[in-house]
Amino acid sequence: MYNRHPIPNEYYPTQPSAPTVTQPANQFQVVEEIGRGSFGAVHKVIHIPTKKVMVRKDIKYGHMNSKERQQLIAECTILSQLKHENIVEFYSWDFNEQKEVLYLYMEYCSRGDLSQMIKHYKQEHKYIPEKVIWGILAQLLMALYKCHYGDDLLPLTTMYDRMKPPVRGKNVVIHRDLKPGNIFLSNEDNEDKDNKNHRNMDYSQVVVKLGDFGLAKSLEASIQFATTYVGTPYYMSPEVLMDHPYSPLSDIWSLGCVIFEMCSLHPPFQAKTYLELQKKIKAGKFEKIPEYYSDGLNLMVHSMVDVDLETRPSTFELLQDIQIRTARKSLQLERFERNLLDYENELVNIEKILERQAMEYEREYSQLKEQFVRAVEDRVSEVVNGKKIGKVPESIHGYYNKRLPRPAYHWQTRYR
Ligand SMILES: Nc1ncnc2c1ncn2[C@@H]1O[C@H](COP(=O)(O)OP(=O)(O)OP(=O)(O)O)[C@@H](O)[C@H]1O
Repeated sequence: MYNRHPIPNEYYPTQPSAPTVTQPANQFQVVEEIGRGSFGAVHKVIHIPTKKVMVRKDIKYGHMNSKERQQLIAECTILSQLKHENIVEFYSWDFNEQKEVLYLYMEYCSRGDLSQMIKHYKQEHKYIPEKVIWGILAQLLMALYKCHYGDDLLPLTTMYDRMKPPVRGKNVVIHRDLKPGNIFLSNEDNEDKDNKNHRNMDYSQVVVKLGDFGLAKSLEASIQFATTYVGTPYYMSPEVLMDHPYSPLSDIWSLGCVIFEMCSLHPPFQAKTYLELQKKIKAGKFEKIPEYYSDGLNLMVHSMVDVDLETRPSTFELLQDIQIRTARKSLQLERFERNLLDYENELVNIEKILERQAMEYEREYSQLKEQFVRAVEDRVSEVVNGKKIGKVPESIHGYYNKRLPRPAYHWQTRYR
């Protein structure tokens, strides 16, 4: 058993400084509105100088007091420093003072979010393959490791690597609003291929990105809890429901609920009224995941959705699990295989270029040879016909002197 690390009460910097990265809004071109959240619209935009597709979240700050605004800036600062491949990247920010809107520019995730994926499987009456679920869980744990300990995990050499217990992080970030709608999906290259209407339904190699960090909290105070959770707080831990402070373990509870929902295609706790739901969450009793899945996955979910904070595992403890290690190793190998394939494609391309170069070389060589033969024949006939022998024609000199561009590779072996 690993030691649990004390949870800092506060993760906000005492002296919030403004994020260093700002981009004027006129550098972005709006492509379309892709949705609306509780804090404002979300647009797909293009950053004109780099042509990079991004997302712009508009947050109206007119109703906030100065403390809340400061907190929002502090959170932008945290987000801009949270760089991890499984966390939606925060690029920059800007605001329109006249309209009192803050614009947050973030990584665009071309495959939608986990709630859309779950909906798709529900409509198809199919279960999400277990391997996909382990892969998504492993990626989310890696993202949470970065948040909860402020560190990146080293890649696994073998599945049995000893992992050094993390030191107590200085910048502990607690997500506090982990739910399928805040878990975004993209492809390895994050290209927006045929995905406008989520037609690409192959989720086997999806890259998971945790998004919507902390914004809920800073805005919570101003627009009230009830507005933040317009829906139902299906994923909220019992301690948070009882007004105890959030801790990294609250994220683990929510993550367990999300994984349960991926397996069962509905959240673990459901009720007709808020009070009934609260009661169910506090009791912490919920069904097993469908028989389709392994006991290992069921145990994992039940260990995370545990009312007792003493026995609920931390991110680090979960990452020790052999199935999570297997999933991580498998993700690493898949990436390695993809890199090898890219490399192979590159070699095929180089070969094609070389072949084209060699053909050009051969064509030019035979043209010169033809010119030379013709020139020699002309000269012989001049001599035979007793004509006055003039200067050696240029083409003959050319044949000897001309330096042909030689293909960079192979030419010596092929055209010697
Ligand atoms: N980085 C992103 N890449 C692609 N789509 C995104 C991104 N962020 C948000 N979206 C999409 O924009 C829409 C609104 O998202 P947003 O997170 O603001 O609100 P929400 O999750 O629907 O509600 P809430 O504000 O309560 O979390 C959703 O359809 C979401 O999938």
